[in-house]
Amino acid sequence: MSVDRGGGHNRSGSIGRNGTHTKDDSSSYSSGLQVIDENKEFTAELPAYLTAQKLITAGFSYHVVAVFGSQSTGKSTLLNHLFGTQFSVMDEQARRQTTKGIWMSRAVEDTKRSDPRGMGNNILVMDVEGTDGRERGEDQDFERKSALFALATSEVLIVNIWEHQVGLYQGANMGLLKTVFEVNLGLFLKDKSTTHRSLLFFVIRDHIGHTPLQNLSNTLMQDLNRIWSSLSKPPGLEDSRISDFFDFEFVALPHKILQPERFVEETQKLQKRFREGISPGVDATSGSNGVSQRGGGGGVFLPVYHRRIPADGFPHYASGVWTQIVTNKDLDLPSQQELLAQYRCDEIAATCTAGFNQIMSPFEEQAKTGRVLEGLGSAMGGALSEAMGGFEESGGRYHKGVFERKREDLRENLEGRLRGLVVGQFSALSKRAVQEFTEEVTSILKVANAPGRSTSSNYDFAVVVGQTRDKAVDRFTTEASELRIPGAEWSDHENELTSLQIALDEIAARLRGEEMKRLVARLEKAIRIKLAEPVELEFRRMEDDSKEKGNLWDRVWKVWTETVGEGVEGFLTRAGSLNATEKERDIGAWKLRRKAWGVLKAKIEEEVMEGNILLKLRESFEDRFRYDEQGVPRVWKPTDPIEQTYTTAREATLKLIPLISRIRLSSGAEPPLAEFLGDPPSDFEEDVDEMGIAKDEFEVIGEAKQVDLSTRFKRMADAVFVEAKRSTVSSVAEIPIFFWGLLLALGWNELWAILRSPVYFIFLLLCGAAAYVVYTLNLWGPILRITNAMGQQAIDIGKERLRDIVADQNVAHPEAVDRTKGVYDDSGIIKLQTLDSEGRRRTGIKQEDDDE
Ligand SMILES: Nc1nc2c(ncn2[C@@H]2O[C@H](COP(=O)(O)OP(=O)(O)OP(=O)(O)O)[C@@H](O)[C@H]2O)c(=O)[nH]1
Repeated sequence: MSVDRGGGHNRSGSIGRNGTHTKDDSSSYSSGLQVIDENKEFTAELPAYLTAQKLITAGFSYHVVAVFGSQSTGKSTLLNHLFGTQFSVMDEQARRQTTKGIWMSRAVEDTKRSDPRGMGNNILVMDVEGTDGRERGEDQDFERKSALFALATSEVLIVNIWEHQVGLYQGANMGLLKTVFEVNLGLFLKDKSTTHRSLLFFVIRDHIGHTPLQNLSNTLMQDLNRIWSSLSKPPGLEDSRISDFFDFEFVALPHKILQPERFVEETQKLQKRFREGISPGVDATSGSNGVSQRGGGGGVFLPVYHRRIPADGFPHYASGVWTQIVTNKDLDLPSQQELLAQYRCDEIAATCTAGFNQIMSPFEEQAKTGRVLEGLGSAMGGALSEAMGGFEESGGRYHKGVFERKREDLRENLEGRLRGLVVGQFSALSKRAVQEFTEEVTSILKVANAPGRSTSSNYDFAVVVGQTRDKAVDRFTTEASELRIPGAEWSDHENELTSLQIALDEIAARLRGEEMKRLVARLEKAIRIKLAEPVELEFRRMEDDSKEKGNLWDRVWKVWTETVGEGVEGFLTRAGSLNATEKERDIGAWKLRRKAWGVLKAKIEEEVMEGNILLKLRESFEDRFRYDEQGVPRVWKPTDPIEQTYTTAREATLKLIPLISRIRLSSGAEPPLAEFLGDPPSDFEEDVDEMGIAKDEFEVIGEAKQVDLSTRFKRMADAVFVEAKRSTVSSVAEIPIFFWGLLLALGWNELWAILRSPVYFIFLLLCGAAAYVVYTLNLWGPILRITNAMGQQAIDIGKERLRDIVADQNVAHPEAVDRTKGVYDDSGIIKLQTLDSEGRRRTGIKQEDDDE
């Protein structure tokens, strides 16, 4: 068993020869990774291997090189020398196949060399199972497939031949190369414009030096050209030359066994060329004979050889290529690259979307509440740029067309989600702006309208609304601008801003309307309060009628118009500060005047309510009847013309009833209400008919009520008259003095008997003392009332008894008297002449008096 370069594994004991590795331990891949085993199975561990080798993130900064040649010709030995790999090398004693399938290993860093590009060891080296081995015998299937695989994935294909094989057909693998050239033509059939090339790097082993390298390379080139011309080329490529697809290089190495030092020396030179990449100034064009013009110097890997597969996509690409090859399908590399791009772009997009989700999902959850999402703008910007940036960085290395398509898909998908959030956020911001605006303006209005603040409170509604509106709009604009995504029209908030401004204006108009209504209501109340006293006063002196001041209604109208005029003036001043339109001001003023008329009507109705007006009429009557012209109360004497005074006073008072029954100025005309109110505004929101002037607008008391009022008043006046008359009668019915003399003369004996009898005298004294006590305690009133009540009770019982007796005897009362007949005289004055002579009349009059 031999170990090449002191560290290589022997064929039986090498780690990984059975294809099993620990994925995350790079040391376990010391012999590399068997990417395709002898059963043509592609490993699933390639991504793990590249990750362990820290190549997965290399992007395009890596190279792939494969070796190709007959079995046991020192391929693995060469690779190990060139790249520091530890591919297994055959035991010299056994001489049998060591490399089965295809192995891959990353070049080991050469610490002795400086590597300006930092990618000297970013080389994936593929050790391919040797061709022409006795183990596979006639079965050339695997060697064809592996050669094709190596060609499709590698930039440089090292063709390893011994010097003595040059000129041979099978020994120099010319048969296999023919197959390779053939399939290579097919690889890019679909994309003939491709500039893709490969380098066939011939390493001639055991070069003794007898035949110069130039001669050997000429021989090989002649053979290659001959093979090329004998190929059956697909349509369109009939005239193509081998140099259209391949570059060639020829290098000779000394005999490893016979000239070990020189062998090492030459391999080190070669190693340098592989490690250093391309030398400056060297272009990718090949010479006319297809041999690279780099000659023996310069780097090996030209950009044109690169398959443009990013390192992270390499495992998938290689696996896809192999699957195509194994299943004998046409291997179409461009479409393979597209497929890879699709696969990888999807994978990258999924990773980027996951990162995006991590940031945005919490916002999407919160958005369901419909509230404003704090920090949404910055989160959105960050999440989108991070996702798109990540995608562009990783996906941008893949097939351009696919990448761009996938990038648009990803952007569309992510922006679609953001769009939902942005629309929701716009709506939430707008809602909040409306709410805050309404609340703020309402609270300012509430403070301004607080009790105790006058209607001319020192605030300007228009200014308040303007400032609050600007504040709401500014906040909306600031926060909505944060949601702007460059290039996304839908994230523009202009439309939402316009809608918000319209909504705020509508709210301002509504609040102003409400404020105007409140103002009208406040002024209406103020007018009601202001009108109350003057109107009451005018009704107290309703009989006053002078030229200067006019009648009751002249004065009431004047008071009303003045008060309303002041109110309307106040309204117009306040409406100006509310920024109300002229129309709104007209409507408000008209409404205020109309409502003030209602206030006056209500006040008048209150004044003419039955009890009130009767009282006022009585007062007016009594003023005339009970007081003389100087205002001194009258004490009636029998000689006084009571009836005449009564008639005059009554008639004068009765005249007031028609006056107060209808609002009419002293001129006889109705007040100019219509002119005062003005024409109702044209498009008034309330029913103008309801608020318009009715036909009977000036009627205060209806006819039926007037009659009723007259009757009631007359009865009341009668009572006053009867009372006045009675006071005269009682003064007439005084006891004459002679009666007292007669009483003393006739009762002298009885008086003397009482004075002389101690019993009577003491009884008299007791009675006197009792009377004195009653007098001092002021108990006469209660005693008299009790006595009266008892007497009345006795009379009622007596009457009841009498009725029962009469009813029992079924006797009709023959002298039923019409209660009213004969009670009033022709002039309507109640008859009192039989008051003290005729018992029946007295009863009748008494009855009337009692009724009153
Ligand atoms: N004469 C000669 N022998 C060599 C040279 N290089 C390697 N060998 C020997 O050739 C034998 C085969 O070497 P490997 O490197 O295993 O050959 P291989 O082509 O990788 O073999 P397989 O992987 O089985 O196809 C070993 O015994 C090496 O020592 C060389 O340049 N000249």
